[in-house]
Amino acid sequence: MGESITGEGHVSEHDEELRSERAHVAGLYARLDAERARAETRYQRALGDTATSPMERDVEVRAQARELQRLNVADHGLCFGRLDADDGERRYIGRIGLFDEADDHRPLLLDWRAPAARPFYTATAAHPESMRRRRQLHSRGREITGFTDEVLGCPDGDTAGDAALLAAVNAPRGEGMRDIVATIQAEQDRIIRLDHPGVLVIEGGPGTGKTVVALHRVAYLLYTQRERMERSGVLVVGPNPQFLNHIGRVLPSLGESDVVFATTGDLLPGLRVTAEDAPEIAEFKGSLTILDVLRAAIADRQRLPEQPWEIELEDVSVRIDAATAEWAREEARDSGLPHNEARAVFVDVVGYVLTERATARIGRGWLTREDEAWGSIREEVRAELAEHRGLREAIDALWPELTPQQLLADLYTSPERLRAVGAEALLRDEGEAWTVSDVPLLDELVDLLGEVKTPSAEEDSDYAAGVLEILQVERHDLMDDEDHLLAQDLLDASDLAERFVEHDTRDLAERAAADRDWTYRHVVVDEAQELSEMDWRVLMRRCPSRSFTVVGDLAQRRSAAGARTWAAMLDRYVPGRWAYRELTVNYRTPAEIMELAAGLLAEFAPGVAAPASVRSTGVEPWFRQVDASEMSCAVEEFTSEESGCEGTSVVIGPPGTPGAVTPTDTKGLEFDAVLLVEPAEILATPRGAADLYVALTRATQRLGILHTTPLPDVLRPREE
Ligand SMILES: Nc1ncnc2c1ncn2[C@@H]1O[C@H](COP(=O)(O)OP(=O)(O)OP(=O)(O)O)[C@@H](O)[C@H]1O
Repeated sequence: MGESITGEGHVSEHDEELRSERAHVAGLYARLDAERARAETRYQRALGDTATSPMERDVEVRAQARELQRLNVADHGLCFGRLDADDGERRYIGRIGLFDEADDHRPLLLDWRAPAARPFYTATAAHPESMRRRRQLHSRGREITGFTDEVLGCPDGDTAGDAALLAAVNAPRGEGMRDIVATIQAEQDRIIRLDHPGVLVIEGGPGTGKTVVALHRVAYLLYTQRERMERSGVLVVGPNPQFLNHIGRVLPSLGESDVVFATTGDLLPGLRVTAEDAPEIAEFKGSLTILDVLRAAIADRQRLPEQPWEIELEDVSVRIDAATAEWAREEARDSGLPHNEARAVFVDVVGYVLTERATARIGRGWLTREDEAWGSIREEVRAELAEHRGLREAIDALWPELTPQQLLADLYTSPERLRAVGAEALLRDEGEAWTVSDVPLLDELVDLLGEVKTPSAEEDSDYAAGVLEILQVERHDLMDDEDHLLAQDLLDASDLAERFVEHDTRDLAERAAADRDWTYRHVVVDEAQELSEMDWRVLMRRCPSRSFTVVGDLAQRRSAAGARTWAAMLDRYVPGRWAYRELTVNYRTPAEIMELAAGLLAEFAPGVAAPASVRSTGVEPWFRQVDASEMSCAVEEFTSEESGCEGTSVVIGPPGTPGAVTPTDTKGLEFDAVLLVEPAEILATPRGAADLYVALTRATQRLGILHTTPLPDVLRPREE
């Protein structure tokens, strides 16, 4: 780096450069402020505009609000880099793009996502991409405090550029994850900008930046495909609310807000589910075999009467016998309609048979079908049946209207019903909470059951009309299952887009989150190794265009229903068409801690390479064995010591440890200091090795291990 001031009046080249950069960046801020003032004026004008139609006004207000939002995110760290090309051209790189309108829209600052900004992330000493220098600008607020240069184009050039990365990964953690636009690494940039419209799987060990890369990819896609993305938005699915909270600021800090964050337990609007099933139940509910159970459970509610069901009319009485119900049931099932909608067919057939029977009985001996009176008697019977309470009761018993919740609750609490569908293991007590594994089942049932339509009085009175037409005409060809999902959802997508343009003034995220039939333009799935086959079905329904960024690490899988291979989950939907990329450098955990975690990984997942840490801190993990009676004091000691340090800390322990959170609750999170309590106990739980691996890889600086029982072999400090 340059020299300091060496004498009266003599200023070093470095200081001269710094001064010039400060002046340049100050100019950019002035430009930003001017643009912001202009956007604010336009926004206010649009709000008060009475000359245009409300719709036009709404569009303009939204456009200006969006522009203001774009400009507001750049208040700090507006410009963080400079690229000098071989031909002398200088490009400044920043969080947003700024242009000089007076000079033919010459770029003053390049948005980090613009193609011309790319070499800032990818040029290397060996592959300089026609660049000769990369400069990282360091700032505090609006002030440039310094810079580091990296010389490109000569293989043993200066690699001081790493300083910015190391400063970023070493910095104490605060509230939530930060964006990394200033220090995106080349292997990450290649994934962020990957031109693959379908499913992309990003796999890497803990701390390799999978989450942060996926979020920057979303920001990139929103930038390059703004229009398409803005209409339908992006869904980000994460493992728990704490995690969603942790990552929730990254996209807004990049100016993006058309994003819905949800756990798999939130995917059905109206439900917020967090309870979990025992592993074997979760595995059963998560596998596709549960689809047969659901279909059988619905079929089981489509009954035949054990005894003929007597319907007393004014003049005669008629019966719904098993043969009639069976005919009606077959017709209804053959209609291919969802259960609740097929009920109309069932009603029509039963109504038709009863009408014919009653009319024949009334007319027996004095009327034939050819007589005119036959028709009018038939009409009277039909009208009487339409109002008949007893018939309604019979239909409700034989083909009841069902909601997903009702069907599933009735099933889970009835040993007979469960036995009938071969799912005795699912028995539970009445009133028990839904679990996260129930959500995809309930979602599936929304489609299998269809809407419950309370018939209006008018529909009700002529329910028997047109029986023959229905029997003859309404034959729905069943599409195969996947096509069925696709066609239906595409329809919803365009409907919803229309709705968005025309009336709804809620913002996109709000509308999307509240609408079960919303279809997203893109879906990010984090900790994707935990998702079951049934979870994937829900997500595929939410994104019929199959545009996914899937982030995970099979070695961290905890759920028994989760992915053993990516192909097993994805090939069904995008056979052979999903792309796979790996991240290999750990930006979170220092080498000293990672060594411990790598030992465990080698033991439980031989063949999986642990990611290499980007730095070492010289701080080894510490171990302390205490008596059970000393445990809480030792934990308190850690907590109070850490409260005096900058950054964040956490105590992780087996379920039930006072003052500690479980490894699962820390999935995807990170802390400056971690105290791990009773690792042997964690290891002994189901999928304990994966849990322990997660716990060991949460610290960015310090790890302490506190135990009363002997340490598991893999964690024993090696004898020197
Ligand atoms: N290029 C980078 N510059 C600065 N920080 C980075 C960079 N890449 C990753 N990081 C930081 O490394 C940490 C780990 O990233 P992230 O949480 O995305 O990893 P992960 O692979 O999702 O981990 P896990 O599997 O454990 O959840 C974060 O603090 C992130 O900001």
